[in-house]
Order: sequence, then C-alpha cells, then structure tokens
Amino acid sequence: MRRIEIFDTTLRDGEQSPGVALNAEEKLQIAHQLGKLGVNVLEAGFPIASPGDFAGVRRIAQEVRNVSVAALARANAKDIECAWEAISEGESPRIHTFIATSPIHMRYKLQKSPEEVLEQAVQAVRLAKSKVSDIEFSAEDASRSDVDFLAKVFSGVIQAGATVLNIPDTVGYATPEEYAAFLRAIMEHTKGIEKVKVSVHCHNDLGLAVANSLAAVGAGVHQLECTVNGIGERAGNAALEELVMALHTRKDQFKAETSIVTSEIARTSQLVSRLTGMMIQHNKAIVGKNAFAHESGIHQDGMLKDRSTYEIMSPSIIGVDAESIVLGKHSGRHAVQQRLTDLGLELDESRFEELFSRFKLLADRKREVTTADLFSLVEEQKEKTDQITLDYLQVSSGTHLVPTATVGLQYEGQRLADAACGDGPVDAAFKAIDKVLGTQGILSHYSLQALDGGEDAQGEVTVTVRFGENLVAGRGVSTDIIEASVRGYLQAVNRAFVRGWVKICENNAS
Ligand SMILES: CC(=O)SCCNC(=O)CCNC(=O)[C@H](O)C(C)(C)COP(=O)(O)OP(=O)(O)OC[C@H]1O[C@@H](n2cnc3c(N)ncnc32)[C@H](O)[C@@H]1OP(=O)(O)O
Ligand SMILES: CC(C)C(=O)C(=O)O
Ligand SMILES: [Mg+2]
Repeated sequence: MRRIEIFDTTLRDGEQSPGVALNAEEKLQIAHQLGKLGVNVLEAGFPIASPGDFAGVRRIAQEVRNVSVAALARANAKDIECAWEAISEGESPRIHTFIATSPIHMRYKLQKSPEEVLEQAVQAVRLAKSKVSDIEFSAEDASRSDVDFLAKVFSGVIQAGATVLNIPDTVGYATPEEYAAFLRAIMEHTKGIEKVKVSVHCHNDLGLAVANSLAAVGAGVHQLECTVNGIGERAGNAALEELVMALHTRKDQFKAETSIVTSEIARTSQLVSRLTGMMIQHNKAIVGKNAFAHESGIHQDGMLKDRSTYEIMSPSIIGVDAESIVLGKHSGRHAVQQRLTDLGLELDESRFEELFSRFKLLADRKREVTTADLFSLVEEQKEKTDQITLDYLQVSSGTHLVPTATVGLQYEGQRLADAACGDGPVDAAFKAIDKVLGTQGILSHYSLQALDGGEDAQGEVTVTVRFGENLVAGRGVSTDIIEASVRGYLQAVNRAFVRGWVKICENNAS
C-alpha cells in the first residue's frame, strides 16, 4: 500500500469561497479539528491577504501541533517574508509559493514572458529556502501549460530547493485520463523529480475534481490537495471526505491509503459547514444528510436482511450513527414493523395493519415520518375507543374575514355537522363542535408545539377544557395545526363524555 499525503486547504482555498470569511478564532477551531482528523499538511491561509489572515495563520502555527502548517505566498519577496513571519513558530512550517505558467495567465494576467516567469519562480523558491527547508512550489493553471515549459520551470525550482511540486488544475478544465497522461509526461521530463513529492490540486468546475485527483493517484502522485465539504474558489476543490473514502473503500483499485482518522470526518464536516455558513447539499457524497439514508421499501427490506445490499460503507466509519432507514411514503411494512420493534412497540397483526394505513396517509402529507410521529400514531390507536370522531373540517380565515369553521362529526353511526364564527379559526372550530354536540366547553389551557424538528414537523396541541365543574385534557397531532387543535378538543370531549360529565344532544344529524 502506498501512503498518500493529505494537504488540506480548507482554511486557504476553502476560505476563498464567495461569502466566506473566517476570523482567527474560527480558523483556529477548524485547524484543531483538522489536526484530530489527521491531515498531513494544513494550509492555514494567505498571510499577505489581510492582517486578520496573518493573525489566524500565526496562531495556528503557534498552537496546532503534530501537523505541518503551510502559508501561501505569491512569487515575490514581500509575500514570502510575510508568510514566513506568520508560520516561523510552527513545529513543521512549509512556505507554499506559486506563479502561473499557462500562456493565458502569463500573457494576460502577469503580463510577463515565460523567461521572466521562470526566473521569478526560481528566485522565489531560493528566497523561501533561505528561511525554511520545506518549500512547496505550485505552477498555477498547470493543466493548461505547455509540458516542456512546465518541466523546465519545475526542474529549475527543484534545483533552487523546492521539496514539493504541485501541478494544479486551477480552472477545473482537465479530464481524468488526459490529466493522468499530462502528469506522467511532466514527471518524465522534469530533472530531479525523484527527489521531491508530487502533488495535485483540482478544482470542480466540471464536477471532476475528485475523479481527476484519483486519476493522479493512478499516475503516481504523493500528495492530494483538498478541502472539507469541497468548498473553495468557484465550484470548489476536491472534497477531502470523498477522496479519503474512495481510497479507503476501493483499496483494491487504488492500492493506496491515507492517515486520515475517518471517524472524525462527519464532525469536521459539520464544524466547517457551521463556521463557514456553507450548507451541505442533502445528497452530497459521504457527508450529506441523505448519504446513508434509505427511503424506498425495497431498499429498506434489503438493508434489513443484509446491509451490504445497499450500503458500500458503514456510516459509523465516518463517525455517524444516525438512523439510516428513513420512513416515508415509499416505505413498506418490513421497515415500519422493524422500527416499531426497535422502539419496543409490539402490535398484533390487525393493529399493525390499521396503523400502517394511517402511516401511509401521514407519509403522503409529510416528507419523513419520525419516531415521534410513530409514537403519536400508536397513541392515537389507543384512543380508538373514542365515540365521537372527526369526519371533516373546513375553515376560512384571513386578515379581512370573520373566522368561520364548519365541523362534521360521527357519533353512533350518524353524521352531525354545524358551523360557527369565532375570534380565530381555532376558536371558531371549537365553537362549531360545541354547537354540533350541544356541549359547552370552556378552554382553560391551550398549547401548540412542533412534534420534532424540521419545517414539515407535525403540530402537537394540548388543551384543558372545563365542562361544568370538571377539567379534562386532550391532545391532537396533525400536519395542520387547526386540525390538531380540533382533535385535541374532541379528545377532551370524548373523555368527558365517557365519564358522564357531558351529554350529547344530536340536533344536527344529517
Ligand atoms: C489560484 C489561487 O487561488 S491564487 C490565490 C488567490 N487568493 C487570493 O487572491 C486571496 C487573497 N488576495 C488578496 O488579498 C489580494 O489579491 C493580494 C493582497 C494578494 C494582492 O492585492 P493587490 O496588491 O491589491 O493586487 P491585486 O490582487 O489587485 O492583483 C494581483 C497582483 O499580483 C500579481 N500576481 C498574481 N499572481 C502572482 C504570483 N503568483 N506571483 C507574483 N505576482 C502575482 C498580479 O499580476 C497583480 O500584479 P499587478 O498589481 O502588478 O498587476
Ligand atoms: C495557489 C494554487 C495552488 C491554487 O489554489 C490553484 O492553482 O488553484
Ligand atoms: Mg485553488
């Protein structure tokens, strides 16, 4: 097995994501976590960019141990002096200097001839080498550079003291086979290449950053540059977690390993997302919310029989022990039954069938049926002894409308209905129930809360209603909070009815 080094640039290229600006404290927090994750090199920032970045890089170099801390510098004396000042107290500092080598960049951006660029690269590496031994040189836009010219630049900087040569696909233009061939050609033509480490740094403009980096492993490179969650300039960089897990899961193909502590991946990903404010898309490989979630009945059935049917890695390997089976409208009986058993809720066949049909109705109304929802479905079943049940509910309310509700109930096989106005739609619905049944409940307590998190959470209403001298409580749950309120009120009425505290007058039978 070959050992591939992981050079993390979350705090430098990752921070170049539009809209992201980390302060020194936040950078330090991420750097400590990257240390725990086991990255080999941590690029802490670009010290010349701002006093804040300088301070962040300096604190990281001072405080984060057991990892090499790198700082970026353009190929000029001012940047290199500044980078060195920031990392000089590090345990194992690396100056990372760069200059573009493609015809487009040299001509339009740098406005320099290839000879001038070659000279500037060599001078920069020489100056950096006078400060510290570990020097990385990057040829920006390498993948659009001329092979012979690039090999000449690399041969020159190796002679000047570079220890790592980085061959970036700066604009994410390369394709895997072409990139691997390009890297092989560079390695073949660069004098002294056997003395240094070769690195790649791939951008994701065509969604190929990870594929190109893995192709580079095949071509024999030693170091992969990447960022947590794939953040970075434009479409971002190769995602650390995807590279590491691809190498780990397909060792048979790549025959290479990293020093990454995979069980720290999820924690690192969440920290980076929280501090940068860059949300992780749900279907993002490895760290997305859905990466280990199985929603379809056939998949869930397969998973329950043997996880290897649909899972190529265990979520625990990246430090996640989330429930991997998501119950929703595509779930089947096996998965629902299994979750109930896991929750200690054993139902006989007929109760299960009845619950399963209500589960499907609920799943049609919300994306995910959670554990709290399942408990609530089971509880509702216990209340099936209710004599008065909700048939339908219709409410109209708004800023310029008098809130009105029409409620239809079932009682002893009869359908009863009436309408009422109220202070609000809930009040109107409660009054309509009283009108239908001839009861006179006085609401003494009402509370509404989400059953669990998420924008599609069900509303849970608890009420306490006074009927004469007696107080009785009720609870209702629904994705519609007015319906939840009505169900809560009706439960209270049913309880009062069973105890003989109210009498029903069936004036409104239809
Ligand atoms: C591919 C990459 O990700 S490279 C890293 C990109 N990251 C950043 O740029 C983030 C931080 N950058 C900054 O804060 C600023 O751009 C600074 C502080 C670096 C420079 O700011 P300024 O001095 O105002 O220059 P500005 O950014 O406008 O222009 C860049 C200058 O650097 C030159 N330059 C660009 N790359 C290099 C290089 N590798 N080596 C030497 N000079 C370079 C450009 O030709 C231009 O020079 P000019 O002013 O003579 O035309
Ligand atoms: C500075 C270099 C390595 C870079 O970020 C790039 O080329 O994309
Ligand atoms: Mg980059």
